[in-house]
Amino acid sequence: MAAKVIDGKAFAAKLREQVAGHVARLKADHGIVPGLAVVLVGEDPASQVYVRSKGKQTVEAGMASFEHKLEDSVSEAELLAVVEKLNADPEVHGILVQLPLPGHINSDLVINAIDPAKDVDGFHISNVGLLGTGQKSMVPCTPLGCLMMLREAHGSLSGMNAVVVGRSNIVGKPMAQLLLGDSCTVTIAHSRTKDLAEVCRGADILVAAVGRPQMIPGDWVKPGATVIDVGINRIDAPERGEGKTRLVGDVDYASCAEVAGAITPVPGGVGPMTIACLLSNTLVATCRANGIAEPEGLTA
Ligand SMILES: NC(=O)C1=CN([C@@H]2O[C@H](COP(=O)(O)OP(=O)(O)OC[C@H]3O[C@@H](n4cnc5c(N)ncnc54)[C@H](OP(=O)(O)O)[C@@H]3O)[C@@H](O)[C@H]2O)C=CC1
Ligand SMILES: Nc1nc(=O)c2c([nH]1)NC[C@@H]1CN(c3ccc(C(=O)N[C@@H](CCC(=O)O)C(=O)O)cc3)C=[N+]21
Repeated sequence: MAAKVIDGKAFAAKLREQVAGHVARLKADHGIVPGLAVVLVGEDPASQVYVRSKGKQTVEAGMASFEHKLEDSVSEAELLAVVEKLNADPEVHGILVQLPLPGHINSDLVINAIDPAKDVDGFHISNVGLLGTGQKSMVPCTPLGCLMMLREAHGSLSGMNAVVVGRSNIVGKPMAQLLLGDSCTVTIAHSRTKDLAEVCRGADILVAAVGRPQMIPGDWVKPGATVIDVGINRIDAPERGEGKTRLVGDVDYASCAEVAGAITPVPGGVGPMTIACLLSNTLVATCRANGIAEPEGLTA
């Protein structure tokens, strides 16, 4: 049986449209324009692509987009000064510092310098703590996008066995928190997990956030399970011509799609939802900063 393909691109377009509607109302009723600032350090071409498409979609949603490109050699103090300036800027409601940062910069220090109310990535320790204790917080965009797709596919997730492969602070851990919040029985697997194949086979919901191209084969997937592929890996694609590349996820799509009940593709799955959730978080941050009731259904 072939899996149902979860269309993240279409879901994200719907979510962005919803956000744009709320943004228009904020402008009309309160004269407020949500603003998102993105800080990019260095010249990594893949990162520049994300920053560009984020900027474009921000403007399309009716928000203000601010971009700060800094040299690879920027000092930690200079970067912290940029963050401080954005914290104090009333036109900026959301701040995203693109990760990873160059090795000479302490990422934790920079992330924790962001005003938690403007931390639309949800990476600040106080947002992490709020999420972990089930309190209102800013929720990391990638896991939030995954949760939205899972809820759409299943309605209630209560009692399902969820396996998250990967334990990073930006994807794996917050994903596990959100699934636990929806009453899944959650297992977090990582590079030291024993018999990963068998652990994965127990999953009704399998989330792959590993960073290894096509690592998870179809015979690790329980028949009928829902597979969420967070991985974004660029691999050589000589079949498309010399020097060509293509994007693949952390699961082997062809074999997993034969066994799974539903699966997200790469591209067109989790990635577009991440950006849509970033816009949604910026809207939510703007509402909270101005004491305006936030729209329902946009947070976890
Ligand atoms: N779609 C989107 O919007 C986004 C996509 N991504 C993509 O998601 C993927 C994961 O990103 P991120 O969480 O930042 O990555 P990290 O490199 O920070 O974390 C990877 C995790 O995978 C685990 N891992 C590595 N190798 C294995 C293995 N052989 N078996 C089991 N576990 C393993 C690591 O374990 P250990 O801790 O033991 O080292 C680690 O916990 C990447 O492909 C990234 O590009 C990331 C962010 C957003
Ligand atoms: N502070 C911070 N927050 C992040 O959320 C963050 C980050 N740093 N660093 C990098 C990762 C990666 N990430 C992606 C977002 C969207 C797509 C996306 O939209 N991908 C498209 C394809 C894009 C293409 O074709 O290149 C898709 O999957 O369909 C991918 C990757 C956010 N990240």
